[in-house]
Amino acid sequence: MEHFDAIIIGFGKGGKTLASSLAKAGKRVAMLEQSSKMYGGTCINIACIPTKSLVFQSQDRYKSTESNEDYYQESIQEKDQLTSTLRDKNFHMLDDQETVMVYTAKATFIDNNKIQLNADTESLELTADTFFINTGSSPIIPPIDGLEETDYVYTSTTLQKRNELPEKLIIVGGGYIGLEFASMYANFGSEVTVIDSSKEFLSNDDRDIATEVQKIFEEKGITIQLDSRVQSVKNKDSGVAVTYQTGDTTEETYGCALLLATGRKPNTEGLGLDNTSIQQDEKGAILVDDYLKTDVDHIWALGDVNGGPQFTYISLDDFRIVRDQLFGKGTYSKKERKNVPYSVFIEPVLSHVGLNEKTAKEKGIDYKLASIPAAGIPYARIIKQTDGLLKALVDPETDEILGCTLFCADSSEMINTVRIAMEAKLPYSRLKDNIFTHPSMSEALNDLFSSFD
Ligand SMILES: Cc1cc2nc3c(=O)[nH]c(=O)nc-3n(C[C@H](O)[C@H](O)[C@H](O)COP(=O)(O)OP(=O)(O)OC[C@H]3O[C@@H](n4cnc5c(N)ncnc54)[C@H](O)[C@@H]3O)c2cc1C
Ligand SMILES: NC(=O)c1ccc[n+]([C@@H]2O[C@H](COP(=O)([O-])OP(=O)(O)OC[C@H]3O[C@@H](n4cnc5c(N)ncnc54)[C@H](O)[C@@H]3O)[C@@H](O)[C@H]2O)c1
Repeated sequence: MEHFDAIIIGFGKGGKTLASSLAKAGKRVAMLEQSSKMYGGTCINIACIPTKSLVFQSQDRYKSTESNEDYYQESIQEKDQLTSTLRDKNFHMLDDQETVMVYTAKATFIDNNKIQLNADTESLELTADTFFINTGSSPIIPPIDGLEETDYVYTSTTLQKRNELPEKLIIVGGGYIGLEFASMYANFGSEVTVIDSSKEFLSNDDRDIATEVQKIFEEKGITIQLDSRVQSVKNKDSGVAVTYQTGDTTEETYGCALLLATGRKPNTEGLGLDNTSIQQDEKGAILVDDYLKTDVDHIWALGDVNGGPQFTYISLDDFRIVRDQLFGKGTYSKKERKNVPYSVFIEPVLSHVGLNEKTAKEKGIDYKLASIPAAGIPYARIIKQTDGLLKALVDPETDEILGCTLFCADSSEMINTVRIAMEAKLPYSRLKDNIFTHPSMSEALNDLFSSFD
C-alpha cells in the first residue's frame, strides 16, 4: 500500500494550488481526480472559464454575418478548444512534478487514514499523513414530475455540450447561472424564459439595481416569470412541455431545451464519509472550523464542499488558510475573510462588494449614498455600453466605504479596486481623488465618490 505525505481528493482550485505548494516543499503528494475530463476542476472545464468564453462570444454575435446556428456552433468549438488546452496544462502542472502522483479514479474513505481508489477495472488503497478534501459541488435537481423521462433537460454542464442552439430556452432558477445563461443565450439568438420561485427579481439586491437589470433583460426579449414553480415536464415535438404554477394559476409553456439552475450541492456522495469521524451539515456540506479542519485532526476540506460561498476565488482563499497552517503562522482563518466581492457576467456585468442599501436599511446601519448612471461615463460611450448604474455607501462617521454595487461594463475589474480600498479602511476620498488612466471605466470611481462631497 502506497503512503504519501498528503492526499488531495479533487482537482479543484484550492486543492491543485495546495498540491503545487506541498510539492515545492518536497512533500510526496497524491492528487485523486475521478475524471480525466476534469483535470483542473470545475472552473476550467465546465464552469467559469467555458461559460465566460461563451458569454463574451455571445456579446460579439452582432459583429458576425453568420447564421445564429453557425455562430453558436463555432463558439462552442472555441470554448472546447480553450478548456482542452487548460485541462492539459493543469494535468502537467502537477503530474510533471517529481513528487506528485495524479490518480484518475473515484476516491472513497475506508477510515480516517485510508482511501480506496476505484477505477474501471481495478481498485487500490492509499494512506497519508494528511488529507485535503476538495471535491466541489454539483447541480441540485429540483423535484419535478416527469423529469427523468423527458429529453432535452439540461444542467449548466450538459447544456454547454449541446451543439444545437435552442430556438426557445426555458431556464428554471434566476440566480447566477440562470441569469448568465439567459443573457448569453438571448445574445446568441434564443428566445429565453426564466422561471424563478422568488417573489422579487434579484431579491437580495437593491430595487433600483434589480429594476435596471430587469429592464435590460426585457429589452433583450427575455421573459421573467417570478413567484413560479415548475410542476411537471414532458416530451413534446422535439422539445419540452413545461407546466408551472404562478401564484394561484397554472400555466403551460414550451421550450426546445430546459436548463435547471436551482443551486448546487456539495459533492460528498460516495466519498465514504460514514466510514470516518467527519461530520456534515443538513445540506451535506463537510463541517469545518474557521481553519477548515474537519472533526478529524489531519483532514481539511476546501472549496464548495465545505459549504462556503461557491466561487473559485473562495476555494483559492481556502488554500491560503490551509497554507498558513502548514507553512506560515496559522493565524489566517475564515474570520479574517471579509467583503467577498462577486460579479454576475450578464451584460453589463453586475458586481458588488460589502453592504448594499437594502441590507443597511434592514440592519439599521447609518450610511450616506451616492449613485450615478453609467451613461455619464465617457469610456462607456466609446465602447457603446451606456446601460447601468453605479452605487456606493459610506459611513457618515468615518468616511470609510461600506459597500458598492457597479452595474456597468468592466465592473468585474473595478470592484477589485473598491475592495482593496475597503480592506485598507481608506476614506472614500482616496478613490474620489485617485489618479486613474483616461479614458477608462475605473475613472468613474472618481465621479461616484465625488458625489459624497
Ligand atoms: C456554470 C458555472 C459558472 C460559474 N462561474 C463562476 C465564475 O464566473 N466565477 C467564480 O468564481 N465561480 C464560478 N462558479 C463557481 C465555481 O466554479 C466553483 O465555486 C468552483 O469551481 C469550486 O471549486 P472547488 O475548488 O470547490 O472544486 P472543483 O473545481 O469543483 O473540483 C472538484 C473536483 O473533485 C472531483 N471529485 C469529486 N468527487 C470526487 C471523488 N470522490 N474522488 C475523486 N475526485 C472527485 C471532481 O471531478 C472535480 O474535478 C461557477 C459555477 C458554475 C457551475
Ligand atoms: N459569476 C459567478 O461568480 C458565478 C456564476 C455562476 C455560478 N456561480 C456559483 O454557482 C452557484 C450556483 O448557481 P445557481 O444559479 O445554480 O444557484 P443560485 O443559488 O445562485 O440561484 C438559484 C436560483 O434558483 C431559484 N430556485 C431554487 N429552487 C427553485 C425551484 N424549484 N424553482 C424555481 N426556482 C428555484 C432561487 O430562487 C435562486 O434564484 C452560485 O451560488 C454561485 O456561487 C457563480
